[in-house]
Amino acid sequence: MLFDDDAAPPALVAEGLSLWRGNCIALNHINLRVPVGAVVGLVGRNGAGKSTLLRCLVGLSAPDTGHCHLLGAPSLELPDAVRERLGYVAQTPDLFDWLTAEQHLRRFSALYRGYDERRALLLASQLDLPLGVRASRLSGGDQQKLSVLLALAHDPDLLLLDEPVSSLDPMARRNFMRSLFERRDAEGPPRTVLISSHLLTDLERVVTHVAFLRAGQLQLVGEWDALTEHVRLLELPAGHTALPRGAGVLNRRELAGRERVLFDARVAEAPPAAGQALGLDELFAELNA
Ligand SMILES: Nc1ncnc2c1ncn2[C@@H]1O[C@H](COP(=O)(O)OP(=O)(O)OP(=O)(O)O)[C@@H](O)[C@H]1O
Repeated sequence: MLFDDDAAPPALVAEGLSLWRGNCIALNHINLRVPVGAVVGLVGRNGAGKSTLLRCLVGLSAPDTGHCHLLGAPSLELPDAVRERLGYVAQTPDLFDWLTAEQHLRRFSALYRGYDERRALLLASQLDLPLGVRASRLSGGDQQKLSVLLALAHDPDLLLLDEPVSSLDPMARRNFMRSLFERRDAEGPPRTVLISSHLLTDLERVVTHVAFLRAGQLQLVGEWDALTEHVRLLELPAGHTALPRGAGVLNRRELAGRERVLFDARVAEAPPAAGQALGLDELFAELNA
């Protein structure tokens, strides 16, 4: 599934991406194309394949089939010029236990040309990060803040974030979500973000697009505004004949003697204006029921 057919080169492309873990297929023929400036929420149940997909995209895992490109370069051979424009936060913070938060920031400043110390310190203070404490002594949430800060401080064009806010308190989450969009040069190109999270209410506030992953397959992908407008839930009495299984019917299930049909009104043969619109958490629940 592709997000757009714009002529502009996408920030991120995955084509025919599959990856096996033993007998289990972790990614099953993923096709994804993310335009510059999109903020994409990657959602799915535990084990759906979100981390595996992000690891393939940044070149940390090699797929069995298919390929991916970030900012025009193949993920498995990213040149330094592209690496400098990327930020990645792994699900488990990858820090040096013996260095303080401040020492981490200094080390990273030597690695990235676009590193902005003033911005890093400002963000550290917004996130209330204790700079003088060694990584091994930071709380889980503060370790996560430091990882996020290290990914943001060089003002990357493309950010890939694997559950970056799961341990953050609500204040820190709000500040972090805001900082996702702040760029040094307000006139420059917007940042592209792919963010996996189970915190759907936070995600819903910031995303332009959503990609639903289930058992390694992309189930539903699109602009969030269009999905909220067109993907609808219809509750019908059991035994009804409306909306036969077919094009545009995304899921159907029985609950308390009634049938719940999730459908895409752009494709399904549904009565006009039928069904109710869903928020992200409700849509997630229906798709995964
Ligand atoms: N190192 C590994 N060895 C074997 N199987 C693995 C490994 N890592 C992940 N898997 C399997 O690959 C599948 C996808 O896992 P992945 O971690 O990508 O899911 P996820 O969507 O990120 O889950 P979560 O929301 O729990 O973080 C799962 O079935 C998982 O058990």
